[in-house]
Order: sequence, then C-alpha cells, then structure tokens
Amino acid sequence: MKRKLILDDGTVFIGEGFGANEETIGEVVFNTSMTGYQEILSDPSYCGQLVTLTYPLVGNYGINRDDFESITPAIKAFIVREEADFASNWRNESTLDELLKVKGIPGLAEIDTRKLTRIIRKHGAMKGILCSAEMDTEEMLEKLHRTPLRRDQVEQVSTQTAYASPGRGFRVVLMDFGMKHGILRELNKRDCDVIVVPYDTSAEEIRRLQPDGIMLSNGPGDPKDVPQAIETIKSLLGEIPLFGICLGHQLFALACGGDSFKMKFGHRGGNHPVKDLKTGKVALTSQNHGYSVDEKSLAGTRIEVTHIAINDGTVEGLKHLDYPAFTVQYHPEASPGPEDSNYLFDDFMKLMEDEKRKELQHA
Ligand SMILES: NC(=O)CC[C@H](N)C(=O)O
Repeated sequence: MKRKLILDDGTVFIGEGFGANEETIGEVVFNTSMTGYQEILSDPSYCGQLVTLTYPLVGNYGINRDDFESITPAIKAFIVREEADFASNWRNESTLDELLKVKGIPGLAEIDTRKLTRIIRKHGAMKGILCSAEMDTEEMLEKLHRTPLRRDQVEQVSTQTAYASPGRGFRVVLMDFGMKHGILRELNKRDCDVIVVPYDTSAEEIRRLQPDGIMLSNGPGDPKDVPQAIETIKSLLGEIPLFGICLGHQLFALACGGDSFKMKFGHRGGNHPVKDLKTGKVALTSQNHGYSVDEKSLAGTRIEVTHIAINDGTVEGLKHLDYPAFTVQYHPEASPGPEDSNYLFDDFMKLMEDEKRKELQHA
C-alpha cells in the first residue's frame, strides 16, 4: 500500500507503507545511528515524533525481547529507506513490520531518506503528516497547518503510579519523565533500591520515601512544558544528591535559574563526540534531544558547564557548585550506542556514598 509523507513546507515523499495503517501528524526528526532501531523506536523521548533513520537498511535482525526501552512505543511513525521483511538473528521474535502493526504505529519505506534528512538539516525539524498516498495533498497540508503539536508528552508517557524495583543498595527515587528502561537497568545493576515515581510527584512525597539519591530521567518535549517538575527539583536541590539525564538535565538547569532553547534539528544518533572540560577527554555518546541548555543563561547561576558537544559547542554536562548534583544531556545508559559514559552511574553511586558518609560524621 502506497503512503505519503507531507512536510510543513509542502514537500511530498511517496513510498511503501508498512506497520499499522494509520494517519499521523508529528514533528519529523532524523537519527543517524547505524544499529539499535528497536531501542530507538521504543524510546519514550520520541513521543509525538515521526523518526527517520539515515542508515539505509532497517529491520534485518528483527525485534527481540531484551532491547525494548519501553513497553508501549510512543513514536508516531518510523520512516526508513529499506525495510527488511526477513529478520535473521538468534534473538529475533518478530519482524519490525509485525511489531509496528501490533503497536498501531505506521511505517514508511522506499523513500529517499537522505533527501528528507538534508531538508531537516537545512530548514530545521518540522511538522509532517503521514497518510495514504490516495489522500488529496492540498487537503492534508491544510490539516497539517491547522493541527498544533501537543505539549503534554511527559504526561502521556510517565508512569501513572509509583512502583518499586527493589535492591539492597542505595535507595534511589527515579522521576519518570518518559524513562528509558536502560536507566533503571543501570541502577539495578548497581543493586539500587529503586522507586520509580510519576513526573508530577511532589517534593514532599519524595522526601517521605527517604531516598539516598534522586535520578531525573530523560523524556519527550520541551522542558518548559513541565513546570511542576522544575519546582520539585528546586525544592529538593541541596537536600538529596541528584543525577539527571537529557530532559532531566534540562529541567535541572531551569530549576537552577538557567534557560533552554529549541535547536534547529537537534542531536539524534549514536556517535556524538562530547568533551569533558576537566580532563580534556572525548567520549562518543548516544544522544536524542531537540532542546539544549543555553550556556549564556548560566552566568549568575551556581551551576557550571562540565561537558560540551564537539560538533556544535552546545552544553552537554552540568554540575552544581554548592550541592551534590550533576547532569548530562547525552545517554550514559546508551541503549543504543557507545558505553563510554557508563561510569557516570558509578559517579552517582560515589556521590551518594560521600553524602552518606558526611551525614554519619555529622550525626
Ligand atoms: N531524550 C531526552 O530526554 C530529550 C529531552 C528533550 N525532550 C529534548 O528533545 O531535548
């Protein structure tokens, strides 16, 4: 069945439909990872987005049990050059097409994804509609123009109720803004006693759980759309050690008096070089973000930049000057991508340990 993608600027791509037969509207973005399509399509940070992959062959190792980053993918559509209909891998349990059908997500294949990526790079991420090729382009374009993008993505993907993932180590409250399971897995690996809480859990409720540390997860959308989380972070700052990833990093910056802005086309891929300003070392990182912390806005705050992106110089890591709190814009849990930055979870363990020791000394 033929389907077409119409961009906000009127560009039309006609290709082969796969996955669910749905019409959908969202923001069109690209990801440059060469593998890891299962993790990408199940990353809740893509809520509301139509994602195209620059790697040309997608689906060849199928879908397995282990690599989901969420149970219900929030992605709006998956756009690829060539969809492999034969999946071959010992872990394979279904094809990409079957998964997308079950989850109600439409796919589009056989389009020039290089052209699509170049348009986004040149003009920035833009809205798009994916529909049957038979639909009238003018009518669909008009519908696209009058449909605003939703701004409640975090509410859509955050857990509704708190749940525990027990361990014998540090108690960590993990604020779920659209958490990738990889983050929970990293905490579990370190035997943390994790309690995952909804995005709008109050500071008071979090205190009652008596955590040794707070983890701020990744998540979709604009950090300014979750003001209640910013207030919660403000209130807990300095009391409890804190580690934030991606949306968590942006919310931390806003809570500390900084500002964020929407990037032209963002960073999405598995090979983004990031420089640690203290050691001068460069790590390859996994990234997925469309907003960034504005470095200039940090003057006068009590946070400092610890890491920057090599490609465009944007802020990639922050640290509080007075309190035990640090954050990164990239994904130390990888899922998918390089694991160079996995040590940051160990740094978080160390931070909690140091704070505990200080508390005992003062007791
Ligand atoms: N992966 C994330 O947490 C993304 C953060 C935010 N939604 C952005 O696009 O910048």
